[in-house]
Amino acid sequence: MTTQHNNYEQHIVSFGDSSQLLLDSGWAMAEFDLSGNVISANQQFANLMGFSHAEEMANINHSQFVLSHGYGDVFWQDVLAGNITCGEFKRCHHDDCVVWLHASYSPVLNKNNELQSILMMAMDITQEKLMYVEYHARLQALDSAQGVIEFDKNGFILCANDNYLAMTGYTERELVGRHHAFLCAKDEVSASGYKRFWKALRSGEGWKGRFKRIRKNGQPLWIQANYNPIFDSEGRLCRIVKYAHDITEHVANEKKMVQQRALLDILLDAQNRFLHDHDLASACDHVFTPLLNMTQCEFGFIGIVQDTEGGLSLHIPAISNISWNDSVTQWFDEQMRANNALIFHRLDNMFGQVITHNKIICVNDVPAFPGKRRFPPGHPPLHNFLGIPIVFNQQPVGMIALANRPQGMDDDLVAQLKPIVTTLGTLIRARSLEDKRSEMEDRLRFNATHDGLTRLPNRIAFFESLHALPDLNLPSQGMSRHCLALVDVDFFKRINDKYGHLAGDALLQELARLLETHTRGTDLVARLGGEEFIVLLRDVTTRDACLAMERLRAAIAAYSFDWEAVSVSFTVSIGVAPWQPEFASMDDWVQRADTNLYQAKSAGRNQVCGP
Ligand SMILES: Nc1nc2c(ncn2[C@@H]2O[C@H](COP(=O)(O)OP(=O)(O)OP(=O)(O)O)[C@@H](O)[C@H]2O)c(=O)[nH]1
Repeated sequence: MTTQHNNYEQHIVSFGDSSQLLLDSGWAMAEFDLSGNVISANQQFANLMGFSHAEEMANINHSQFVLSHGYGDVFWQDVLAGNITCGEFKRCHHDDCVVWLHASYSPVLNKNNELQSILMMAMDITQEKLMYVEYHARLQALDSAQGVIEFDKNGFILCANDNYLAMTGYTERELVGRHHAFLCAKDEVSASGYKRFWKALRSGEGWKGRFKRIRKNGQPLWIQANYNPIFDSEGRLCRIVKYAHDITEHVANEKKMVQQRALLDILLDAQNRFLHDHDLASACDHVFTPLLNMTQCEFGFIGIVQDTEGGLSLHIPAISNISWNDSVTQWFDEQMRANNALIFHRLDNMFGQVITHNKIICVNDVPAFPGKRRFPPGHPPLHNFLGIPIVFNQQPVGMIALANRPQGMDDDLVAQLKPIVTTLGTLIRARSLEDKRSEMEDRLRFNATHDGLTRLPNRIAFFESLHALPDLNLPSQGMSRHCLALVDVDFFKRINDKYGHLAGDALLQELARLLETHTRGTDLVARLGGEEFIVLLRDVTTRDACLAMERLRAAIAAYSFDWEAVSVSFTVSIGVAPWQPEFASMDDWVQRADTNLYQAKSAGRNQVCGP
């Protein structure tokens, strides 16, 4: 550093005393003659321009340091005209690279006030300049890729770039002077968060995030934005620059994905429930609440078409809360008690058309819809309605009804609900097939275990029940309280012969009903074959069993039925046998009852014989 000072001191004489002050300033300095040749330079300037020693710079013309010679001439003319020229200059380094100088060129006058030389004082600003250029390039890149809008510190719009205008659909004239709130949804502006947001910005805090704005056409605009406070040279907030990126499509896709995932969960849950308990109503009920939430509808139901003799009706296993007054609540409770569902018998209204016409009904102005019937008193007003038929093999098997969606009903919603409609169609169809299959299975099982004529359990079913008695192998703990009674029609052959086989059949049916009527619900009555019936009397003493059978016998003897205008009466003989621990099998038990029956027959019939 001393060397620099010394070098400079050699030439300072010609600058005059005032130049002395600049010695320690750290500035690069050079003095040029009026032709632009270096008279002298300090070491800082030599370093700056890529020379090892300041002396090497002597007589180098200023134009050598200038990249554009044309510009250099004009510039030098200006300097020679005696003007102090200040500014940022792009200069050429000894190695041909660029050096940026913040410099001033000042005329040095002699004692006669004539221009003697030019003194240049310069500072290296190459780093700052390159950073600025890069920063500027970045800003420009940002500006061309993003929407940029500037606000004053109170939130009033100062300007907006083309991207921002394209995003919002406004012209710059429509925006400038408006407050930021102009671009926001009303509910956001009135929320306390909005005030906090501006308070933070005004206090110089930056703010970034995802924001919902409203386009000129009223459609939502989602932006990812950075609000950057800009300060003046004295550190005061002067404006806020916002960089925004339109992410509306991304948000919509995100929303769709979330909805689809939610929908998938609903469907899987409904399917699982249905597969688990085959309960269609419960599956519909589980679909319904999330469906209502997902669509943001106020009311709705899922209905299943029932084709009965009275015509088509809608069974509603799932419906939104309809307790809008006491009488409706009472009606609803009564319906649920009676049918376990609401049933709409009349399908001549707006809902019904979905089924009767097998078409989607989408109404965004319900009061003006011609097909609507008057709603029951107290029914909340419906603004919009969407009814989608649930179809299987092109036939309506049910419907989804939704009403009062704040944003209205549209095709997008219909498309969104398609998977749910298809799944419910499959479930309803599966339920109906399952109903038919299990009905058939029940019928087959019944036929295999019941007597076709009397519809009483048959021999096989009866013996299965006997073997299933829980305490069979523990006779001392209660089996003695079970009794068997064999009931056989007396002279049945004669009845057949006298009135015909069909009359005999009718008698057997009458007897079956009498046996059921005169035994307890816990007893088991079966037809063993021919005119022979058997009763298992559970938890009864032998005496009580005999008394019960005696009452039965007497009731039968007193009974008659009409067959082709003739009154037919008949009697039975009954053999009663309690369980005995010595019985090796159920057959032994039945055999003992048979023996007692034989005794009743032998003793004259129409009587009960016990042990
Ligand atoms: N109508 C009708 N007759 C049946 C049925 N099964 C068996 N029979 C008849 O029942 C009669 C039984 O006759 P029997 O075994 O001689 O007994 P019964 O005439 O009742 O005489 P007892 O038992 O000794 O009092 C036969 O004529 C069978 O054909 C049936 O399902 N329907």
